[in-house]
Amino acid sequence: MAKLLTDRILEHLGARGETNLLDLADEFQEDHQKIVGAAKSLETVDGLIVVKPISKKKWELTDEGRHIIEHGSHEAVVYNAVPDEGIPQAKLVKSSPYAKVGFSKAMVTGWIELDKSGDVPIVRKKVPSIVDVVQTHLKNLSSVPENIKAEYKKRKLLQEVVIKSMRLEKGPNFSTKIEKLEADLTSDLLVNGTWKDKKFKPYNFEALGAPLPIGHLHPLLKVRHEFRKIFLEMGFTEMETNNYVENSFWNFDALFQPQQHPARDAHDTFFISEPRISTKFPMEYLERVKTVHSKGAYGSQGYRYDWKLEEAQKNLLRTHTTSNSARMLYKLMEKVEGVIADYNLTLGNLIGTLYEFFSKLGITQLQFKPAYNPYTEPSMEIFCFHNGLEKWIEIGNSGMFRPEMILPMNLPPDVNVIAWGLSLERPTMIKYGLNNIRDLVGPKVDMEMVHNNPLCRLEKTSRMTRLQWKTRQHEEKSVKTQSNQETKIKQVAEHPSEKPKFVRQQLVIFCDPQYPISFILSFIRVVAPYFRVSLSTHVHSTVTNFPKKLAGFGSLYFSKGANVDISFTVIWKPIGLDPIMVLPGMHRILGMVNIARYLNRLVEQVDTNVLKYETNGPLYASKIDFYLDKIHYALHDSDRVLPMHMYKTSCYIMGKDISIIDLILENIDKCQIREKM
Ligand SMILES: N[C@@H](Cc1ccccc1)C(=O)O
Repeated sequence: MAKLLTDRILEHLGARGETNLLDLADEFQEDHQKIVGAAKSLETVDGLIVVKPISKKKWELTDEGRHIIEHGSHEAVVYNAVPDEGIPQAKLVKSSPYAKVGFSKAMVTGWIELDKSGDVPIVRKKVPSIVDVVQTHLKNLSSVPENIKAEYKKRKLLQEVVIKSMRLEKGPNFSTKIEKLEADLTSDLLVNGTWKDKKFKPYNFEALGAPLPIGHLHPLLKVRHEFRKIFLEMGFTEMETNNYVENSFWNFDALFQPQQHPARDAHDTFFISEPRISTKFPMEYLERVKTVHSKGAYGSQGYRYDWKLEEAQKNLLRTHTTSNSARMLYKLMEKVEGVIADYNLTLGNLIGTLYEFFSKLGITQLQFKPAYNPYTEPSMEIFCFHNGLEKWIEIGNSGMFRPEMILPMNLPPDVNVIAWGLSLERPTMIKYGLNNIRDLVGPKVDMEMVHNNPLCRLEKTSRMTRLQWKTRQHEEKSVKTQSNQETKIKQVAEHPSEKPKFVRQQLVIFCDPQYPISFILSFIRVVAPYFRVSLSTHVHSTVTNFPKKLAGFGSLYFSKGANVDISFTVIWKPIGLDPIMVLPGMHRILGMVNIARYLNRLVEQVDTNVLKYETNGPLYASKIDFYLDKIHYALHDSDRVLPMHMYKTSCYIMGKDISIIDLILENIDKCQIREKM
């Protein structure tokens, strides 16, 4: 059947020169979708036809419109229901489904009149006969002028739908007969010599490989990986959060959450029966926590209740990871996930950090709403605009830890702590264009979606504007295409990002002269044709033995001109293996690998020809990430070495293009870190 259809289309095209599939569907009396399928299969034959997408508006009857075609317009039905002697109004309006509308229309048109002289209002015919124009119009839409159709649209008798279709033209190799191309050079073709006359199908190098029958990562895992990378890139280090059982002291008391707080009731928290209690606490700190709760301290009047150790001892299933933040803070780590402790931090630092994090995810529409947590003041819920749902949704909670919480830990009084907790599911929904969380977690998750969804590279720059999104959703609805998750996911993933404007970068790198960050020089060498880069170096006063060989480090790129795109200032300072890159503002990036990742993303935002990373597609980027992680671990863990093929390769590690990995490996050789491994 399909073959026959393709032949018919070709014949038609041969005779007419061009055609559109909507007309063709009418002419052939075939389903439009079938014709589209046949045209698509013809499109695959090289140069046979040219296909152009078109969209056409079409008027369609609504259910009410169809009712009129069958029974007559509402006003005509009402008119016909009025007997010559008249009928009580109350009875008339019950006589048919649309009688109320019909009654007022018939009154306005002057077909009927209302006689109120008697006890009950009586409806009588005002004209001897009528012509039901509305019904005639709806029966033959093509002859109805547009302004009247618009009128019927207002009356909800007609609706306008957009139909997407295609226009066909002859291609350069047009013919009404399709010669079947050979897909394979078989031994038969060779033996009988017919290969000489056959035409062969060209190789399709764009074809996607068959999906492997292997496990696939769920979108949440991919987004979690992305979150982790961004925080690492921003200079954070990870804390362990694998203690799912916690005691009430760290989960609540340390966070200045009073013992009567409703969240501590048995119906809000799962308490553990075995072992029921914890016994080891840092006692001095515990005493200070007790004091601030029961009597007040550090300028706070506290809650003034009888604080009980037994309540703090109760074990529970951890209700949030903020308990881990409290434990880490107590150990006075400088930076931990979700928490930054530093001198004189402000709410501005918190907002700035969150903006930076989310903008790296491609989420730039954020709002903050005042909230309440027992352990933070001020507190802010974080909202983000969901294009699909067309509303702001909460994606996290944050705040500045209260002095009553941090001062008992003996942190200096001018140290402030900003902290946040983020949802993973909601940003994932935004990224994947999902409107229902049940599509992502729970029993209704479609395994096909997990299988088919793109590797998650959250868009770094612009996202679809609200208007673009709306137009797309609208088109989707009117075209009535099936809207399963897969198409939605593809649409979001395929949406091209716009290039951002490059903002001049002033980057300061603190680096130990023992472990010189030589890869920066290779990086500059490679990007120099595309960006204006300068470098200057300084030796910090704490360096006692400055190696002579570093004296001329980067001298090739010393420049006095201020007009550069990227300026590096390297400060030699004994800080150990991991260099620290400081960005304008408070952000720091720790470690050579993370610095390299940042720089690669930076240049790629502007010029995608140099040092390909994410532009070459998700698989390529993941492979680079894989090598970056390997290098990071090899640098930090004396037991691990780089796999041999990573530095024994004769060409570039990623194949035909030079990548950031090559630049790093070149320099790992130079500074001989590898020998230390
Ligand atoms: N504990 C909060 C998150 C949070 C962390 C730190 C500060 C403020 C809020 C929650 O689970 O929602």
